[in-house]
Amino acid sequence: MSGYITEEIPAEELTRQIEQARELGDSVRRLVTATVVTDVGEEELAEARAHIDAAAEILERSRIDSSFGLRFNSDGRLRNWGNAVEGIRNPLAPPVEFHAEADHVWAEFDLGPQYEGPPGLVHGGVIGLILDQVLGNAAVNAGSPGMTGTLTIRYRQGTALGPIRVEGRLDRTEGHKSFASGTISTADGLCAEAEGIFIMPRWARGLDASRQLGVGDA
Ligand SMILES: CCCCCCCCCCCCCC(=O)SCCNC(=O)CCNC(=O)[C@H](O)C(C)(C)COP(=O)(O)OP(=O)(O)OC[C@H]1O[C@@H](n2cnc3c(N)ncnc32)[C@H](O)[C@@H]1OP(=O)(O)O
Repeated sequence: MSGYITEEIPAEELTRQIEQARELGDSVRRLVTATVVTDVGEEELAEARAHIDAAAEILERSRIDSSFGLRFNSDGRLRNWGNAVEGIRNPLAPPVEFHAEADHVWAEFDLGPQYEGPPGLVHGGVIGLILDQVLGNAAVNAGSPGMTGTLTIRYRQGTALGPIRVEGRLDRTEGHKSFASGTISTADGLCAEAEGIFIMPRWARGLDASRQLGVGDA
């Protein structure tokens, strides 16, 4: 399966690259937020656009031919910088860092105005996006990774833009299927809950999840 890439980068160099990737992602995230809420006049809009286009041209001077994929290094560090939820260089991804505990994973982060659906509330699709990842990460954390087969979400109340907490856990496994569940909550309480079935596809069975798929304990 393409997109799973082994790259040997010396540890110190990789640390530096991770820092730079995070900084670039953070700068563009700031730009995305500013683009949604800016109230400047026509002249400043034109000035900002010129700078943005100039920055894009610099970045496009050298680029990879595909999406980023999942890259892993011999020191065990994985890079999924293009991931739509936790890719540090993907400005569409909220600034999220997942924490893995023995029996669950969690994260706390802010959802800005670019994630709006109903006024002042997080878009339902964004909630699905985040829950998919947190449940999938819970399955990975428990050593049973898989692709999302089914995801069921119950939206309990609107999720206000701003700080949220997400949690996910693996409930059980059955053969190639991992059953996970999780929640999104805010200061207002539980906002959405989900159950998901994550399945190890046929093509991946028999591969070492950490070495060949780049997930798990690597
Ligand atoms: C590569 C793995 C890990 C990589 C990801 C880690 C990233 C970390 C987190 C990422 C988070 C984000 C993650 C993403 O965004 S993943 C991206 C979104 N998901 C997809 O694109 C998945 C597309 N579908 C597929 O690839 C395959 O159809 C899957 C993988 C689902 C099945 O595969 P395959 O067709 O080869 O398997 P099988 O036919 O041998 O069936 C096996 C068993 O599963 C049962 N079944 C089948 N389909 C479904 C279904 N839809 N619901 C419930 N059950 C289903 C089936 O009855 C059988 O049961 P049983 O008869 O054994 O009882």
